Amino acid sequence: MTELAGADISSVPADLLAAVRAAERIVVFTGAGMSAESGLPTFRDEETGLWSRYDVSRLATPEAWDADPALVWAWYQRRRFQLAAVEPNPGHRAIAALGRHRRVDVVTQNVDDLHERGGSERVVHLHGRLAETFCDTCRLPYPVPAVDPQTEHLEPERCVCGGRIRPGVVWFGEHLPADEFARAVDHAENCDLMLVVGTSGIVYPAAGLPQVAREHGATVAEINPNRTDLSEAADLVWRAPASTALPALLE
Ligand SMILES: CC(C)NC(=O)[C@H](Cc1c[nH]c2ccccc12)NC(=O)[C@H](CCCC/N=C(/NCCC(=O)O)S[C@H]1O[C@H](COP(=O)(O)OP(=O)(O)OC[C@H]2O[C@@H](n3cnc4c(N)ncnc43)[C@H](O)[C@@H]2O)[C@@H](O)[C@H]1O)NC(=O)OCc1ccccc1
Repeated sequence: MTELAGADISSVPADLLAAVRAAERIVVFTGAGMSAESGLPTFRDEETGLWSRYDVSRLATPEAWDADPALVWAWYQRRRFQLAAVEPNPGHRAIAALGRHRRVDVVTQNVDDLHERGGSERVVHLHGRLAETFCDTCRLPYPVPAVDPQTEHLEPERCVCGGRIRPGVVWFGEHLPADEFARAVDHAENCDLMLVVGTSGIVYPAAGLPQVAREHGATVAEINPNRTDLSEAADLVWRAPASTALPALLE
């Protein structure tokens, strides 16, 4: 792992720029840090992180849904409203621009739609989308209700089959959507360069994708102001925030 010294914003690490320029097929693997500068909280940030304010086991697991669906539903509605109030940042837009001159596939753990709103057309959502809901019994898809939950609890609506309408996200202990995960593995196995942006690399099986790319000969470059569990396995590391680092790669 080469920590690119003096990698201040103004100077794009030459190795990384060379890798981007040489790549014909790039995968951009992202986590919550990608959307942090758009104003969405990350998960593990001590102060602002979602998991430092909410108990994940009471909100993002099938058990939590069975125990208190109104608490879980209200939480996801609040996150939807928060998402509607923010915009893609220059990092999201730079990824879309990168994809104009070669093949770029975005593989994201994020349930927000900021990559698409930033102009990216090829996006794999490993952990689902806030913009989707479906019946927890017959899996019939439903439009997302525009109810702004003023309270801690909001009863989810019912499906014609009697089931409850649940958020279209992957909860802890749930399998990832097989087709999305298979596409992500295929992209990782066939790319020249994987940019790992804004993820702590703790949640599996997603966090195993950079290793898949490396084992198939790709260069793995981490863009993250902080050290992560993936830093050691990265060929190049740029300690920089996404919304300034990614546009600099377009030079
Ligand atoms: C916690 C972890 C140890 N647990 C898991 O990984 C579990 C269990 C597990 C499976 N395999 C394992 C192997 C080992 C250990 C555990 C497991 N995995 C699962 O349950 C998965 C499902 C996981 C998906 C869960 N759903 C999410 N999200 C949707 C919901 C929702 O959003 O509410 S995960 C959610 O958390 C994760 C958060 O991580 P990050 O995105 O990386 O965010 P984080 O805050 O941690 O880090 C932010 C980073 O950004 C950086 N940053 C900050 N600002 C910036 C900036 N400006 N620019 C750049 N970077 C920045 C920071 O420095 C930091 O590094 C994301 O994946 C996100 O999607 N399913 C499953 O394996 O199914 C099969 C199965 C089935 C039954 C039984 C066993 C196995």
